[in-house]
Amino acid sequence: APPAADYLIIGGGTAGLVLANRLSSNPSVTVTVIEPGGDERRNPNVSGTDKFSQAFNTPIDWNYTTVPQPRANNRSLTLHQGKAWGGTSTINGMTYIRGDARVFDVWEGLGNLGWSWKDLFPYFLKAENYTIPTATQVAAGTTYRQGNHGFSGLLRVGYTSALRNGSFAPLIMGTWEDMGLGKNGDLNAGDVRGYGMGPQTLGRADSEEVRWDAARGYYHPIEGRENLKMVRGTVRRVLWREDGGGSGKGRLLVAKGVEFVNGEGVVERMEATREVIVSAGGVRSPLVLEASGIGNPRILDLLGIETRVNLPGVGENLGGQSVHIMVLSGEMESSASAYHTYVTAADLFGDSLDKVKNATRKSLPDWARTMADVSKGALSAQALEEQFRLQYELIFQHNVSVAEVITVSAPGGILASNYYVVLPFSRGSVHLGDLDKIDRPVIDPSIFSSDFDITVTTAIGRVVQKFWLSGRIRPLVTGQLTPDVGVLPENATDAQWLAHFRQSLDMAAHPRGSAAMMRRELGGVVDPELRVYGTANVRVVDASVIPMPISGHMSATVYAVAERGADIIKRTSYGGHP
Ligand SMILES: Cc1cc2nc3c(=O)[nH]c(=O)nc-3n(C[C@H](O)[C@H](O)[C@H](O)COP(=O)(O)OP(=O)(O)OC[C@H]3O[C@@H](n4cnc5c(N)ncnc54)[C@H](O)[C@@H]3O)c2cc1C
Repeated sequence: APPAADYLIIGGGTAGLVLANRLSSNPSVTVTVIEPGGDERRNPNVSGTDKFSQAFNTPIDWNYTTVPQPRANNRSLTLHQGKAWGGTSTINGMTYIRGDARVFDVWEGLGNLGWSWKDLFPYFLKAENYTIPTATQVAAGTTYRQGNHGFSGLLRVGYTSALRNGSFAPLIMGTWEDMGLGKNGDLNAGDVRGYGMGPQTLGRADSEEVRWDAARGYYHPIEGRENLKMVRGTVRRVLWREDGGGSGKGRLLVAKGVEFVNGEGVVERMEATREVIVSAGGVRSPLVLEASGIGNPRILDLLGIETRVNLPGVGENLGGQSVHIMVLSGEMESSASAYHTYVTAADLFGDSLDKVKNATRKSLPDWARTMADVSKGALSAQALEEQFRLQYELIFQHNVSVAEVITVSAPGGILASNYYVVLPFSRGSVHLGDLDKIDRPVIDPSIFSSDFDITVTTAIGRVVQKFWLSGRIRPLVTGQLTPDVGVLPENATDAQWLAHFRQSLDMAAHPRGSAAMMRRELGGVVDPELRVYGTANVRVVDASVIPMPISGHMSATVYAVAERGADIIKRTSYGGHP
């Protein structure tokens, strides 16, 4: 008989390793994780806290490309995702910012009772092990409020020891203040507006400062547990019990295990006596479901896959977020960490706010129709409009932040701002293109498929330009490097901005929503217990269940969702958790 475990976890990434740790804490429960990547704790591109982006295009990066994006001059965009014990947490930017409380509250409005900010907050704290900033770090702009942090979790959060109170600190902070964006006393308190230095997922191990990825936090300390196994392999599909037909009304499919390709390229099987948990990330989890017969029958038919559960939301709802950058030269020392500034629509549009608000409200049905068409009918215009209305209320009634600027002063006199819309309306998709090419997802983020995203990106781009070229910091700026001033002069028109974006934008590395936790009729894939609709014992726990864009960075939420997911699974496990 094939080897078996109580819980099979597909993907040893950020969420997968939280689950592996928590579910195997009881020695009488067996857990096996199947992960294509390996142990990267000695890879300097992973452990180094100043090595962000060095792991790109190396073997630990899946390095996906999207389909050509019509609103980005038909360019195919790159999407980095981690392939290692720890998944994308081994290659990410390490920023730890949760987002606005209101945005999480909307999860409940989408049909997820018990998933408001209030419910998730204890899990943010449970995951976190916060290091209080030193006096030097405080002088450089770090601040926090005690009640918002956890101090005994497995994920170290803090600031780099390279942080100094240099010339950059008063200038960057003062320029934001002059622009009406005050200091945010704690970016993790549920209201992100203003600027603050972003904490990072880093800590000390053997007196060295290291990246605190999911493997370091949740797996290395317990890798010796006899009831926990890590197997190298790539899961192709979930296998169903013969009697689990799922045809009769109310009958649920029961998973009995998975089929995977092992490290040597040989197809193997493994049995699950309780549950199969899909944690392959925002790009790959929907693919595993599709290969297992769960998804949109029109897509499955084309792939020659028999539909077991008709669930057209699988792979849809993918967040369509773009990122933009402005780089200048200047005479400043390095800031060794980043300032994050969040702005609301009221900040961006001032006197024109009502105009933008009305135009947005009127456009919601159009965008919903366009994106329903893009999904080829998988999502209904009505379902999308309901989501969009909630998002509209967040932006225009609750004044939640809509955009973020990340300001850094890098070694060698490089000044830069990354900026993007945090609550874009664009939604795309990710699907299996070929049953034999499970490593080649068809990714279409549909960047800029709503005008709102373009309007806000232009407005935040102008804020960035004003910050560097007209602010208090200006005397230290010696030149504009990217984009060239010819491409983007100081008084650039909307058309010039748009041309620049189309030519230069990248896809944000935050795929989410592709197996959304929502009511089924809205295009949801999992219920509030993270169980895939139509199944008895298959869950999805990772970034793909996050139903709405968040006004923060993803990993804090992925850790919290996984911590909560582990508790839910223990409570509601198929066959009972001992
Ligand atoms: C370049 C970059 C920068 C980022 N910066 C930040 C940041 O600064 N702050 C922040 O909060 N967030 C950041 N993020 C986002 C954040 O890191 C991710 O959202 C989060 O780590 C996702 O966790 P996950 O568990 O959903 O997926 P992952 O961590 O990606 O885990 C999925 C795992 O599944 C494995 N897998 C895939 N397919 C299969 C299969 N078929 N079978 C078995 N296993 C499979 C993968 O190899 C991977 O290990 C960044 C992301 C990127 C790419």
